[in-house]
Amino acid sequence: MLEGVYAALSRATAADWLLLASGLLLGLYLLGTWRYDFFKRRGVASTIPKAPFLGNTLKAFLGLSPFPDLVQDLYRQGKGHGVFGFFEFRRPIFMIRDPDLIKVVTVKDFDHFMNHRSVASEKADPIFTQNLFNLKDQRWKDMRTTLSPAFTTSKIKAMFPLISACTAQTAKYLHEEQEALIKRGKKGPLEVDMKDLFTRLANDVIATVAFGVGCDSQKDPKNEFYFMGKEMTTFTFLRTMIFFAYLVIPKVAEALGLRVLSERATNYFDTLVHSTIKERQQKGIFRPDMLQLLMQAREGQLKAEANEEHETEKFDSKFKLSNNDITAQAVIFFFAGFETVSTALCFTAYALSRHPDAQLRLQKEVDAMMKETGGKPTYEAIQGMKYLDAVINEALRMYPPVVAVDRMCREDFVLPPSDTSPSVHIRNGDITWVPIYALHHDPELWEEPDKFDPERFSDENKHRIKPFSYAPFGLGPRLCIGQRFALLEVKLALVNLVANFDIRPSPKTKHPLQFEKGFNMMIRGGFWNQLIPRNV
Ligand code: HEM
Repeated sequence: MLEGVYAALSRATAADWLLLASGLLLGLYLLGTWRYDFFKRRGVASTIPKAPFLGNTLKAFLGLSPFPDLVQDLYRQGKGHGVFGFFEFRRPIFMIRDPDLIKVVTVKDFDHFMNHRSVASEKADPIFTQNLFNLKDQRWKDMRTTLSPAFTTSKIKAMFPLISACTAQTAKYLHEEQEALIKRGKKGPLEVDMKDLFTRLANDVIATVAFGVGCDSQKDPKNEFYFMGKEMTTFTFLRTMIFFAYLVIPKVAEALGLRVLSERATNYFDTLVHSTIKERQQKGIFRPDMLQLLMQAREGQLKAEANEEHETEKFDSKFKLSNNDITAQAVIFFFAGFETVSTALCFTAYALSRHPDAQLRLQKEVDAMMKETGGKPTYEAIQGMKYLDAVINEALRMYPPVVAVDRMCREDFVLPPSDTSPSVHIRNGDITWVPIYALHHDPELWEEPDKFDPERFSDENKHRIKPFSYAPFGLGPRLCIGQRFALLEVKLALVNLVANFDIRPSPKTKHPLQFEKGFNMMIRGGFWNQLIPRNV
């Protein structure tokens, strides 16, 4: 048979080769475009990618366009449609634009849209796939129910001194840097790379709270924990490509056993958690941190206090954690809470530096609170600061660290008709998106969306915000479990900063800001500010 093929090939003329090549090209073209009529068949408005295979998001993957800009562009193309389709390579994505429909997907019919899609292999990356973010179905429900009591008000309040110690450490470091500058005879304000500063702070907070490890990364930036954390969370080119492979060709990526997490860093955190647990058990050490709460959860002893909110208590869990589960959760707390918190802080500092009126008003509120508490902020005092809350909410609106979240459909579903779209059939395995960044900048939902105006979140105005149009921490039962913890950390860090320094714009940071190309919520030129000590 093969001989026949060889003989035919040897007799082929140039015209035959041309025909074959054209046939192959046509085949490839059809393969790369046949799904592009997907939304037309489902009766959903959509954008059609310009080239086969590549879809609409390639530019962000190749680092040629900032992800928030890309999401906003797709959202704008869908103007007037409650649901709008686009393609991630050949994969169709339903962008849910109408806040009423977002409510259906994330809350009302949550059971149909409970999971995120998979971005790693269970075999190659057990630590990454066994964490709360990546778990699915009943396993996720059990884990969420088990972990929720660790994030109630009373537990977070107990962690307040640990977080507070880290934020005070940062303020002390900045003062020392300022003094060193004066000693060196240098005039002018302290120029600070805020991303670097807040990354170290967020690292130290998670280290102490989730892993029970104390470190001072401001003074000792080469400490092992910081180094390994960076290795774990930095998206190198290779890791982006692996991630990319799981999105585009998940079965192939899984069969190849591609790892998303660095093996060295995973082993480091695994050993750290196991040895800390052993030491605490042997020596009877108790520390008010998440690791301790996870250990309690392992014994089935972690409960919410009476009268405490426990958003997933309707799920019934008889599930106990293993040591490996504990490592997986501690690692996701690091992953989910390290970059997001430092990004939120960078943008808030940037916004305050550009709005001296808002900064002054915040400083007045901070000064009054400091006076009342004798310079030692308490949990209650921080939570009572309304303007601080409004400033952070507004910064999270303008610059949400998470640009979009996905929900995968797990059972065929008909999205009901709304003012902006007919009913839509969504099938098992289809992916929907909530375009957080674009919603936060939609002029039909927010007056002057590009203006920094904390007053939107004041007691008088916040009732005007359309439900499900503001979602920096996601929505529904799957929303960020660390929300309260993150807000407390951001608040404490900001209070320490503006109590001690005036934040001024730096010539190194471009204004108006432009997002960095790619997936990270970064800005071109980096986050630089000048810090000037206050004389209060
Ligand atoms: C400003 C800081 C933060 C922001 C903006 C943020 C945002 C988010 C968002 C948008 C999600 C997805 C929610 C959804 O799908 O609806 C999420 C999930 C999650 N976040 Fe956060 N987060 C922050 C800080 C933290 C911190 C400090 C922790 C841990 C201590 C944390 C732990 C998690 C976990 C474990 C999940 C997965 C929850 C689940 O699937 O059940 N996050 N976060």
